[in-house]
Amino acid sequence: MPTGIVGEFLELKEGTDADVLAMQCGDFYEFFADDAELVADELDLQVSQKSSHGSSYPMAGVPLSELTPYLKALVERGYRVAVADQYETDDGGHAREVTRVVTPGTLLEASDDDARYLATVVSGDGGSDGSRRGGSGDDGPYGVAFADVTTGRFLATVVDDRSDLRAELYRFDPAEVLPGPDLRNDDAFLGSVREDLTGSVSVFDAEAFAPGRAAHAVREQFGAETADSVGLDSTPATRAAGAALAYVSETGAGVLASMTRLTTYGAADHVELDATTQRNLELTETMRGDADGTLFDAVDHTVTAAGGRLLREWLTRPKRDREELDRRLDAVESLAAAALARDRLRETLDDAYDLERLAARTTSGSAGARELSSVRDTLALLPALAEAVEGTPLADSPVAEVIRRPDRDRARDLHGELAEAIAEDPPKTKTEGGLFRKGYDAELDELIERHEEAAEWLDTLAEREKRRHGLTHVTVDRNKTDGYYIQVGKSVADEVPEGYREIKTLKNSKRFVTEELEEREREVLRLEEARGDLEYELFEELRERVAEAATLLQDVGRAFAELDALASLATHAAGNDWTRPTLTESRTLSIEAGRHPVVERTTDFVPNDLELDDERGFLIVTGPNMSGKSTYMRQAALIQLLAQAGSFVPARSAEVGVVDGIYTRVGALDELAQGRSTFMVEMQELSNILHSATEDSLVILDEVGRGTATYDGISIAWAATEYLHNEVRARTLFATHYHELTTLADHLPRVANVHVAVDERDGDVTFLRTVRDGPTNRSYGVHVADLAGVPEPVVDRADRVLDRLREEKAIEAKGGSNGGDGGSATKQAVFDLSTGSFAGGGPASNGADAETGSDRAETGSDRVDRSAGGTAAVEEDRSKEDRSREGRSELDTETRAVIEELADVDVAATAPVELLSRVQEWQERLDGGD
Ligand SMILES: Nc1ncnc2c1ncn2[C@@H]1O[C@H](COP(=O)(O)OP(=O)(O)OP(=O)(O)O)[C@@H](O)[C@H]1O
Repeated sequence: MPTGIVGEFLELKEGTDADVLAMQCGDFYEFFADDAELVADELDLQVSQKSSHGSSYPMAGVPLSELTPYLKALVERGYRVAVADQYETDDGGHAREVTRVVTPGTLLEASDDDARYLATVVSGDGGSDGSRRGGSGDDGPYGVAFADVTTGRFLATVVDDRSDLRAELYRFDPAEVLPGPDLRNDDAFLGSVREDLTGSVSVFDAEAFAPGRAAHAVREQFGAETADSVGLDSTPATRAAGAALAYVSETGAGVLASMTRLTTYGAADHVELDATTQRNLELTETMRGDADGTLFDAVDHTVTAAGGRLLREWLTRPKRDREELDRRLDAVESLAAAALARDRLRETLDDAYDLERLAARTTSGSAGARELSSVRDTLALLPALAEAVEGTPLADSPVAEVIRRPDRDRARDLHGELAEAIAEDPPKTKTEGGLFRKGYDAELDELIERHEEAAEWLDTLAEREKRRHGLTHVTVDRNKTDGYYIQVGKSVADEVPEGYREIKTLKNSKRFVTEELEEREREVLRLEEARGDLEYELFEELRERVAEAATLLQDVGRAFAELDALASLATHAAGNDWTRPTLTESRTLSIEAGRHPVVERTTDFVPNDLELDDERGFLIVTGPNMSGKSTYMRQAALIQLLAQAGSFVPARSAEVGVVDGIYTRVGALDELAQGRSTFMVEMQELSNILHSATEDSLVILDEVGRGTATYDGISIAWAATEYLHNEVRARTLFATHYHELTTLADHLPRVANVHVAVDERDGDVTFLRTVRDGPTNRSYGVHVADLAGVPEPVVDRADRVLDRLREEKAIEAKGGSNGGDGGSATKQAVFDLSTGSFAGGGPASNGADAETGSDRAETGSDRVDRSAGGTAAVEEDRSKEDRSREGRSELDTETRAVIEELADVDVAATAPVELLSRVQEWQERLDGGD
């Protein structure tokens, strides 16, 4: 083990679990050994070598004053960085100790405006048996806490199961996640964190998650009454909250004090939006991971960082509380109608600094005079905002209430105090002097006056000496080694008066001091020090007082953020012809001339109506590829979501019944990389919707079942439709290319068909983008293939195949080996629309075969030709074909048993997931009997 400074470094490093250590050595923070190489790689720092007892170690360093940007860069790259500061020991030597560990979730100096959360997660039942590991992931409950040290936001909740946990984490997108002891070895949990989030995972003392210790931490921080009054009575939420507080405290950045308020919330407060739906609807991130082209990007006109954060929160956490939503809508309506007042309000807000973040900086002690002057200038805007609203139509709107909400008397007092204290444009550092205004503190003023007098005496000394003694070439200056001195040119150095004492001879001059000069120098230094000390002391006192008002700052900051978010929504509504939705408790979503909020910005958009209610709760949306089905359905979901964020919506009019959740399943994302097949993901998402949606939910299904063989796909889509219609009764939009499904409207009372129309003339297809009642029977998939540049022979051939299929109006299974189109081995499997099941047979389908469904048992290896627009040509290989024929004449007992079970299944009454597993079981049994 090396000794000396490197030894000390390595020893300190060993005592911390941080990834990197920065150790103060005089005026530098140094990194040694592996850490030096790491920071050199990451931050482009120069590496030199440090010898220590015969060995040489890499070394890199940054000046003390420049540590912060390097720290930030390291932490934002996911490293946990320990900082060891140097202090003087009693015997005059130096020692060092780790004073803080900066981690992604506790970094105060964030470089962007986004919220930066630390998340803690615990499993509700303690989960100590380990049986859950890698399991299905539907257990629960879970306690979750989110802490943003940069703004002091602190939230805790309990979620029911894995899916809700995932949704919640996705929504907050934490920079750092601390799994409780019961989750840190849970592969499924860690896998989903890696998949969904960019933040890093840290391991923290298991003890901190223990119920007793966590509850104590919560009570210490917020007081026993607060913890009770906000309803933090659940153990998992308390455990998560307590552990978050302990972690923030242990990392030692002094930010714990900014956690002034605890917010708890329950599942009933917000619209359920699972992680998939948040992703599918591209609220804050497109499917490709961009910020451009998202809903937030489209509607964001905020002028402050805090306003942007709040608007993002509103969009990702839509509410169910109609009173709150109507309040927001009232505010947006009045702001949208009062253009002038709105502009004034926004211009005023434009000058606001980020008070929530400033509050955290004051409580952590890192705020300087600049920050306090920002607090002062921002507090001054509160009366300015009140004035901007006075006498305008906004005066009677909720906008005025938002301005009145913070304690304005206290804000005025604090502003007054800061205005009296802090210099108009104070310097950046606390040690430069000039922090305070004249008149703030008599003692300081006197010190400053005396200091300036003494300095003036020194400044004018050279002139006086020249005059008094007739000397030329005289200057007075100071430096570190000589202090103040009188410098006289060599030519006149012999003429200096008595009392000049020579201290140094230079090439062309000599330096002297006098007794008086030394006396004055001592005075100036004494005054300088006294002035610096007093300024620092006064500043700390003032900062403390501002820190005590952190809650007030957060209140004012929150009010400004809300005004900004509301004004942003109003600006967008007014500029884009959006309308106020009427929120109701009914099961209605009625939209007249609705548009897609993002697509309408770049396209000449064709508006469409939508009608969903108690009698017509399930729409099957058909139409050609590319016609606009997805856009139509997403636009419905986004209008619903915008309304429940308190926003106007892109429509001529809209009646929006409040929903408890929005669920979507749209085009499969490629998750093969995560080891799950596309179809498996599709089915998991479907399963989640069928389990979670209620009759108060909105469900959007885009082409469910297309990830598998057509027969399976239609069966699943069919069964899912029935289940959603009969059991769940959610408002549903279901786009499909399986035209067979459109007949469901004849069987199920609340199902209706709509289609996106096209105009077809002389073989040319024009997309009209208009949604009309009734089904369509064509997909124009071949036309789209043509548009996409598929070679002509393929398109022509596809057209001919399609024509033939249309003539036969059937799903056709072709014999494999002869490859012919309609050769002797061709049979047909016909989807029986009245029963929703398949019948198999030859060209002249025979009833007995239809009953047995024996063809079905063979479709495991189907290849599906999707170009045939909704019908499919299925090829099976010859050997299976033969076996099948033999099987039909002579069935073994197992096959017979399977067929009987199959015949007994009530498709309408069986959950699709169960259906799937039963089909699988039958297939296995049939395979076994082969
Ligand atoms: N109402 C509309 N007005 C103008 N353009 C529209 C409208 N609806 C959709 N579009 C445009 O049409 C294109 C295709 O839309 P969309 O993806 O919704 O079609 P689709 O029917 O779901 O296609 P597919 O079945 O192939 O998935 C999009 O680029 C979209 O911008």
